[in-house]
Amino acid sequence: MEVVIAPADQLARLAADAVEALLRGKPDAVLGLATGSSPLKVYDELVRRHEAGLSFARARAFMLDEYVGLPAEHPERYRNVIEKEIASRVDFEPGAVEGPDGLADDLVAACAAYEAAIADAGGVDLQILGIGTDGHIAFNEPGSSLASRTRIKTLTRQTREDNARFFGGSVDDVPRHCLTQGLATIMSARHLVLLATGKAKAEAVHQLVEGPVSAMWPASVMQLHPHATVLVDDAAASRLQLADYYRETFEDKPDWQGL
Ligand SMILES: N[C@@H]1[C@@H](O)[C@H](O)[C@@H](COP(=O)(O)O)O[C@@H]1O
Repeated sequence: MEVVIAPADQLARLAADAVEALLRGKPDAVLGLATGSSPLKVYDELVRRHEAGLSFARARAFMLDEYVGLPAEHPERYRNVIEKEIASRVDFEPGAVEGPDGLADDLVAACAAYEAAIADAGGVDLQILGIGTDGHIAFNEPGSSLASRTRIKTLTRQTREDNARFFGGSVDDVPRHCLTQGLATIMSARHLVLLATGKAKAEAVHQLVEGPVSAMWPASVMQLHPHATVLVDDAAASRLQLADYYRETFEDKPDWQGL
């Protein structure tokens, strides 16, 4: 696992560098897109690079998760969020960005179909991730099986409170259920790039990087991934025991190495 501690704008550029390098070498790459505020600067940077010539026309993308039951036109439906934040701003082909169907009559079948679609696409090459204050990735709340696949989950009170800001501050308006890629689904991606900023994420980042691998801190499963990159600002890094070592390592990193 590589930990990079840097200001948020630099983190976004580093993540965008990894996406750009992937697309330049493999134009039909499969990206994994995350919602939440953490990746927004990365998406803005990718849009700038698209305007400078980077094409997504042959790429595909899979979203991490979706609320169950939000109406199709609801602005917080993750499908609509991803459309607004990135998909509509670059040149993905229609239908190239897919997400779990939180409006399906048969949610169990929708989850299985989503797993099959990711597998049929050859798997995700680069997965962008945020992290919840309780250590969740996608919507894999504490207690999630480390071997889980796409399924329905019940959101914790903490996550619904964290996300109430997107629903006019009303916890009651945040759906209780979601469909989410499982931890094993996420772990199948070939490169994981997680972004976290702000003090509220410091404990979750510490547990992710330095805690024991535990379903209580679901992101800690990333310690088992052969190619995981954790991009954090000073505040999110403030609980890291080996912060000085991560800083020195990044300062001494050879230019050719990439993330
Ligand atoms: N399902 C999403 C996660 O994918 C995201 O990582 C998390 C953190 O959000 P933020 O980046 O806004 O802090 O929020 C939601 O719960």
